Amino acid sequence: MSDPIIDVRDATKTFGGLTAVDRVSFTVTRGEIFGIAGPNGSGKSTLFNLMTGIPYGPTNGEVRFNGERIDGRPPHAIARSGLCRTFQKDAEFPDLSAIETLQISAVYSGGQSAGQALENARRAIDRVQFDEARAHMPSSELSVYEKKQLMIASALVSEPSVLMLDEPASGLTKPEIERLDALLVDVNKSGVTILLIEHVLSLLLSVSERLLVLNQGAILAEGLPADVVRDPAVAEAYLGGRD
Ligand SMILES: Nc1ncnc2c1ncn2[C@@H]1O[C@H](COP(=O)(O)OP(=O)(O)OP(=O)(O)O)[C@@H](O)[C@H]1O
Repeated sequence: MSDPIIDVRDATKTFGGLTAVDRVSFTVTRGEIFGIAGPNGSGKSTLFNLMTGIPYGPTNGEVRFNGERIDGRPPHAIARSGLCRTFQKDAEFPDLSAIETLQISAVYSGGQSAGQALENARRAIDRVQFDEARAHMPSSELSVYEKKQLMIASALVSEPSVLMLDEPASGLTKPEIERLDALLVDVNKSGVTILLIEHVLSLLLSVSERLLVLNQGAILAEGLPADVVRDPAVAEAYLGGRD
């Protein structure tokens, strides 16, 4: 029997009359890369939001992490328990270097002391294979790929057991997406379970062990990526219009 690390049951999020996430249930197994796809506006980011409490929990339903309910807990408590995420838009500090940004993340999100934060910032730089020489220049001077590395490192600096990535490949070139693919596999092999929202299907299909497809807030399909992409309903709702 597999070892569940995340269990979402009937999660629902409404905004006034709009049901952005509609009774979504799924389980993520410890150690896997779990992909989440779906057309624009299908509820993917809202699902991450309600799972992490940033900036809100579910309207209804339950989110369990390591068997314990976390919906209703404050976001910092969820992050410190080991569930960390990135956002589509980086919350970057353009004047600060990567190493300084990571130290701030470690103190703020991870609740670490200054000494521990520096040590973990260096470790996170190393884990995302960031060029050490560029870790001390202002973040505004970093390339698009380096900013992605920094974004992932900012989540890893808290030493999470689950990393939730929201469209990390957006804006990357094909060779950069291949680098990101290798990086995600490497982070996963170090023992981090990954949930990956991604529109770049080549990446999603390459790294995901299982795939969930949302449409209009509800689950359209779930299973092995090869099976999911063959599902005619998925092709019609989503895959047909994309690469
Ligand atoms: N704070 C909010 N208030 C009102 N409606 C919202 C809010 N956040 C999201 N929505 C709506 O909820 C639905 C789901 O949005 P969401 O951003 O989760 O989709 P998504 O699948 O992540 O889309 P994309 O692929 O474009 O990022 C959309 O109709 C969106 O307009």
